[in-house]
This record gives sequence, C-alpha cells and structure tokens, in this order.
Amino acid sequence: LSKSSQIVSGLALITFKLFLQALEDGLKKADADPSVKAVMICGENGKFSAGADIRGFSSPKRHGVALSPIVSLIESSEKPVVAAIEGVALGGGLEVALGCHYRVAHAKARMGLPEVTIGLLPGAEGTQRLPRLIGVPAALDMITTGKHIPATEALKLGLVDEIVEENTIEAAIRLANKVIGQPLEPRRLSLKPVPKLPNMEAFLREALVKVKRQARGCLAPELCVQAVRAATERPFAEGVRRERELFGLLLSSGQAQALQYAFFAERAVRRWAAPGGASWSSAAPQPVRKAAVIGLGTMGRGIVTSLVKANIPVVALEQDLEYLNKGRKAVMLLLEREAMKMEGGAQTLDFHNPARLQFTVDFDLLCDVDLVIEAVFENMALKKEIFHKLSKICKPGALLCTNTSALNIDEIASATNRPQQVIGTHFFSPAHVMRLLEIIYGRHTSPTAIATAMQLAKALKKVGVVVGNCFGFVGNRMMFPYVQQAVFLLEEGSRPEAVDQVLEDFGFKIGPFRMSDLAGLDVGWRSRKEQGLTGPSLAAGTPARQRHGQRYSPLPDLLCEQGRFGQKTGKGWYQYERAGGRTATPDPWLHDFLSQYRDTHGIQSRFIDQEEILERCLFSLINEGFAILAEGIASGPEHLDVIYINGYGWPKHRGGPMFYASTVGLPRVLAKLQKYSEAHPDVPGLRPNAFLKKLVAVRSPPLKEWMSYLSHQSPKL
Ligand SMILES: CC(C)(COP(=O)(O)OP(=O)(O)OC[C@H]1O[C@@H](n2cnc3c(N)ncnc32)[C@H](O)[C@@H]1OP(=O)(O)O)[C@@H](O)C(=O)NCCC(=O)NCCSC(=O)CC(=O)CCCCCCCCCCCCC(=O)O
Ligand SMILES: NC(=O)C1=CN([C@@H]2O[C@H](COP(=O)(O)OP(=O)(O)OC[C@H]3O[C@@H](n4cnc5c(N)ncnc54)[C@H](O)[C@@H]3O)[C@@H](O)[C@H]2O)C=CC1
Repeated sequence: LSKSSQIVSGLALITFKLFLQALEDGLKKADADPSVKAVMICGENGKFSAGADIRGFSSPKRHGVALSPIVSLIESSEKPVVAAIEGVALGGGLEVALGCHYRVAHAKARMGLPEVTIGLLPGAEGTQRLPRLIGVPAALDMITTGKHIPATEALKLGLVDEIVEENTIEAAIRLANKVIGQPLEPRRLSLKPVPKLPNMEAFLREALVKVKRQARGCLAPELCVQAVRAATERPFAEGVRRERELFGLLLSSGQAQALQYAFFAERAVRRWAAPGGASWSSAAPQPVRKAAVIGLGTMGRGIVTSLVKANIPVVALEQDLEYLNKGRKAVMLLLEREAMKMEGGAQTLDFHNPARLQFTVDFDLLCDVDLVIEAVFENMALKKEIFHKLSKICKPGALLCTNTSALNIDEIASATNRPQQVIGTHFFSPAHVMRLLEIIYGRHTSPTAIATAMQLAKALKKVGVVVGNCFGFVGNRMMFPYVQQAVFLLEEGSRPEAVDQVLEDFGFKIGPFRMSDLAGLDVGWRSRKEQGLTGPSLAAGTPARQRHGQRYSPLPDLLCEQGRFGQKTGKGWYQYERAGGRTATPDPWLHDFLSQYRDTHGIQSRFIDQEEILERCLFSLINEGFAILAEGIASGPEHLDVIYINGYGWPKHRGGPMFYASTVGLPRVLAKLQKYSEAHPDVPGLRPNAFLKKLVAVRSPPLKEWMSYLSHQSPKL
C-alpha cells in the first residue's frame, strides 16, 4: 500500500456534501492510480462514523450527494477495499463498511443500523446488503431494533472479518496486503444471494406481527421488515428501489421528525439551568462512592437494584426486621434476574458481597455514605422526621435525596441543617427499568447538588431532567388533569376500557385506568385524604362532586372504600384473575356501579366519541404543560417531552406532548380547550392557559422559539 492509497474519511459524522465528495474523489483517484493496489477506509480520532448528520434529514436542502452511489462505487472497485472500524460504525457509516470488501474492527467498536430509532430505515442499501452478509434473522433484528452490537458479536455474526485489540488501521492494512490479487466477486455483497431459510415466509410474517405489536403505531419498524422482505424476494437492484420507496415514505411521515426531535431533546436536557444562573456548564458534581436507600418498598427495591447495577456500593435500610427481610428478598430476586441478563452474571454484579450491598435497620450505618435516597411512605411528617435524623447522622457533604412523587422539597429540606444539599430524585416505577429521573431543586438546593444528581442519572444510565419545585413537579402535575378528565368521562357515560383503548391506540403503552390499577388506587387515595379532599377530615356538608367550588369526582375514592385498589387486590377499574393478577378484564360490576352512580347524581349518560376522549385527556395535560413553562418550573418544552417519553409511556414517534401540540397546531388546541371549557366551566384544567393563548396570538411560532415569548422570567427562576 502506498501512502496515497489510504483514504481517510476524516469525520466521525458524515456531513454529506464534504465527506461523500471527498470519498468519491479519493476512490476514483485510487482506482485510476496503478501504483495503488488496495484501499483502506478509516475514521478520524478513533471513530469510524456515527452516520449521517440527523439534522440534515429535516433540512429543506437534504443531502446534496447521495450515499448509495458511493457505497456502490466502493463495492465495484477493482482493488480490495478494507474498512478499519474503530469507535462506532452506525447508520450510513456501517453502510459504507458494508460496501467494503473486508471489515476489520477494534474489539471495543460498536456497530448498528439505528435509523429505525429516528423514524427511518437504512436507506443506503443497508437493508439489502446486511441480510446477504449475516442472514435474515440477525439482519432483521439489527435493522428493526437499531441496537448497537459489540465487535465480538459482529464477529460471531460474520459482520466483520477480524477483530483486533491493538491498532485497527495497521491490522486493516495488513489484511489489505494479504488479499491483493484475490478475486473480489465473492466479497461483493450485492452479488450474493440472501441465505435461504426453510420457512422464510412464515418467519417474515411472524416478524411483522411482532414488530407491529411492539411498535404501537410507529411506522419505521414495520417498513424495515418490508424492506428486508424485498431483499428476500427481489434481485438486488429491485430491492434497492423498494428500499428507496419505503425510505421516502418514512421521511415524509411526520414520525421521523418527531423521533429526531426526541433524539436531540434528550441531549438538550443535559444542559440544565436553574435559578441564579447555575447551570451544567459551571457546576461540578461531587463523587458518589457509596449510597444509601431508605425504604425497600416498590420504589426502594428498584432504586437499590439500579445503584448496584451501576457498581455503586449501597446500604439498604428499613424500619424493622420484618420489612427488612421482605425488602432484602425482593431486592435479591431483582438482582438475580438482572444478573441473568448480563454477561458474567452474579459475579459481575457482586451483590452477595456485603461491601457492595448491606441491609440494615441501623441509621448509624449511614454515617459515611455520599448520598442517601429516601423512599418511605408518601407522608410529609414521616419524611421530615427522617431528613432531620439524616442531617444529624450523615457526614457534612452527603447529599440527601427524596423520591417523593409530589411533596414540597423545601418543606422536607426545612427539617435539615443543610437545605442546600436536599434535592428531589424522582424515580419511576419500576425504578430499575424506567429511564426517567426527574431531578427537583428546591429554593436552597446548590448547583453542586443538581450536578451530582445529574451525574448519578448518567451513572444509572437514566435520563435526568432538572425541574423546579411545585406540587407533582412536572410529570405528575401534568398527569393530574389527564387522569381527572379520564374519570370525568366515566361519570358522563364512558367506560374504563373505552378510554384506555383510545389512549392505547394513540400509542400510550397503557391507558390511564390500566395504569391506575397497576400503580394502586390506594396511593392517590392516601394523598387525597392527606389533602383533605376525602376521608374523615372532609368538612361535613361538602357536596359529593365538588371541592373548593370546582368539579370533583369521588369515583376513585368510592372504589377504594370498596377495597378495590387495582391489581394488588384483584379488582380496581377492571377485574383480574386473582389478587396480584396482571390480566385486566372489563368488569360488569363496575359498569353497574357506574350506572347507579350516574342515577344517584342525576347524570344523563351520553355516548362519548373517540375524538372527545383523546382531546379532553391530552389537551388538558398539554394545557398544564403550558402553565408549567409559564411558571418557569421547566426551562423548555423539550424537558416536558423527555419526561413524558421516558417516564409516562408517551409514544416517542409522536415526539412528546408539547411537540404533539405543535404538530396538531396551537390554534386547534386552544379552540378545543375553549369549547370543552365552555361545556365544563367548573373544570380549571380545561381553561386555556394564558401562555398558550399568547403563543396563538403571536401566530404560533415554532416550538424552539416558545420560551422567548415569556416576557418576564417567572419568580421561580
Ligand atoms: C454516536 C453516539 C453513539 C455517541 O454517543 P455519546 O458519546 O453518548 O454522545 P452523544 O451525546 O449522544 O452525542 C454527542 C453529540 O453528537 C450529536 N450527534 C450524535 N450523532 C449524531 C448524528 N448522527 N447526527 C447529528 N448529531 C449527532 C449529539 O446530538 C450530541 O450533540 P448535542 O445534541 O449538541 O449534545 C450517539 O450520539 C448516537 O447513537 N448517535 C446517533 C447515531 C445514528 O442514529 N446514526 C444514524 C444516522 S442516519 C444515517 O446514518 C442514515 C444514512 O446515512 C443513510 C442515508 C441514506 C440516504 C439515502 C436517501 C435515499 C432516499 C431516497 C428517497 C428520498 C425521498 C425524498 O427525498 O423525499
Ligand atoms: N409507587 C410508585 O409508583 C412511586 C412512588 N414514589 C414515591 O416513592 C416513595 C415510596 O413509595 P413506594 O415505594 O411506592 O412505597 P411503599 O409503601 O411500597 O414502600 C415504602 C417503604 O418505606 C418503608 N418505611 C416506612 N417508614 C420507614 C422508616 N421510618 N424507616 C425506613 N423505612 C421506612 C416501609 O416499610 C416500606 O417498605 C413515596 O414517596 C412515593 O410517593 C415515586 C414514584 C413512583
């Protein structure tokens, strides 16, 4: 290989015009130069390529030079072309490597076709070449999930020819030298047949059913299957034409924009900002070498599991030995399951080692931890008592976190001698699975505390979103009007299964009533009793369906009074096969109960169509989102969207509630809220928020400009 024979791509991201042109020029030059015997393509700075610049897909001037012809050019080269893959080879980057005749990867490299995750499919012939190289099942798995696979797996699949621990470029050059003169025909993937399966048709049919079920309305996985099917049924060139057609469909579907927005939103929320100018760029986190979790109930056990998985030693504390033993058993079970999913199993997690995980009822053992996460019952007095104790026992620098789902962080902090180190870390259930960590700063929370909580989120492989302190914070505060509307719809004539169906068809993983049964109706009941909305503290003579002059539905309270707490008791909004059962079946008892309830309260039952169900639930949630933005509880709509996608099962291909509002059109959202508010004047959640009205008045600017229309910063910021 002469020096001039090496073509170095020079960019980790393919910026189409510059990189592709350079690649094409270089390839042509190498082909024309008789002194060049082989070509090696590598990346710069230890990265092969992360694929196309995603921002380019939504730009009106999309890729001036197309990738496919270049991949074909590489493949048709008369001189062997070897890809030297370091770092990542993703999307268009991997498609370039598939055009090469040989692929050498560093052992730490990762490869994938993640286009499906941004609403697309591999559009540079990847859906046609990959099945030819690694077979349909493995290719379909990579293309429909978008997962990144490690080099070791790529070698097993035959995606790469060799993996090396040392210098990949030298290894690729060595391989290139070795293969000079060997026939290239068998290395050109476009000329290879797709390996046959005895049951190809049935396999593809089942694959389609599976991705449709999982995709919940997201188009890309289904179209990926169709593109791979084309590879199995058509000659290469026709398969490519089909791939291009399907790519075009996805590009104009709207879902691709939503998913690409979500990709950047998730990264944007890392750049947090809080009152007084504190931000990600200036605040430094403190190390968390050891942590504690208080309370090993539903949430605590998942939080412990998360910490252990992140290799952070944990002290797990309960109120007494009985609860401790129950909690220990549950944690061990979760960890065993997690270990089974990991290479190296229990040894990797090392959770039987007391230096890594210790169970106790003794608060004194918390004296040397760097961070405590409290996850006891949702009760202010109890939380204050615990935080008071912690501030006496924990070392001065320790961060004190609460997993409260709604309570006031400042009030909890007031029980300590270090309010600057008190912060909300709101995990979502199940805590070792859900990606969201809502991080709530109080009036006195220090920038270091926020930075440390964000760093913790990263260590736990979660998405941290920093928000301000208010009842329910962002996620639950937006959820209240949504669930409230769902219950009002039952009062007016609908049924739980009808409401759930509409929202599940929209793409939610689970509708509001299934969700409520899963979480337990008693959780909200306890909170409403604490707020004096129901139970013994409710003033005598309070109208059944009114609180503080506003509409209130006692339906959830009435179910709880009947012992219907949801899945845990085998009955809630649905009936289940047994207490703890998971299969929800519509319950005739509940239907009769709803009829009687309507009769008792003189409510005329009416048919409620899908549009009304969807709009009242979603628009009231979005309306609350505008209130949150206007109050400065979150720094931008992206925060709300990331929270909803990662914590509440909002369908990612719809981009989050605020993005969805922007696609529906703010004037339409406003008009519908006005209409429903006129019909239900006693429901504040339907009254259009002033910020929404203002945005409509200034002709609905694009979402990224919304915050600039808040004329004054709210007192919270
Ligand atoms: C690469 C990563 C694994 C790195 O992760 P990490 O280290 O954790 O860093 P991050 O914080 O994630 O990223 C850092 C920084 O980089 C930004 N970024 C990362 N990747 C991209 C990207 N691909 N584009 C743009 N920006 C990117 C990221 O946003 C961060 O910046 P910040 O936002 O400012 O903080 C990880 O980042 C990752 O996984 N990235 C995504 C990789 C990916 O999805 N790649 C695939 C891209 S799509 C692609 O490659 C497809 C193609 O190339 C095929 C093109 C085919 C075109 C053919 C067209 C033919 C069509 C014919 C029909 C047309 C019809 C018609 O025109 O209508
Ligand atoms: N369950 C859920 O889906 C979510 C709950 N949360 C919040 O997380 C917190 C915990 O909720 P869950 O885990 O659901 O409650 P839970 O009732 O399942 O568990 C609470 C645990 O705290 C323990 N505990 C009580 N007093 C204690 C004390 N003095 N010392 C040590 N341990 C004590 C109890 O023994 C019990 O095991 C609450 O603040 C809740 O609002 C937040 C997100 C979701």
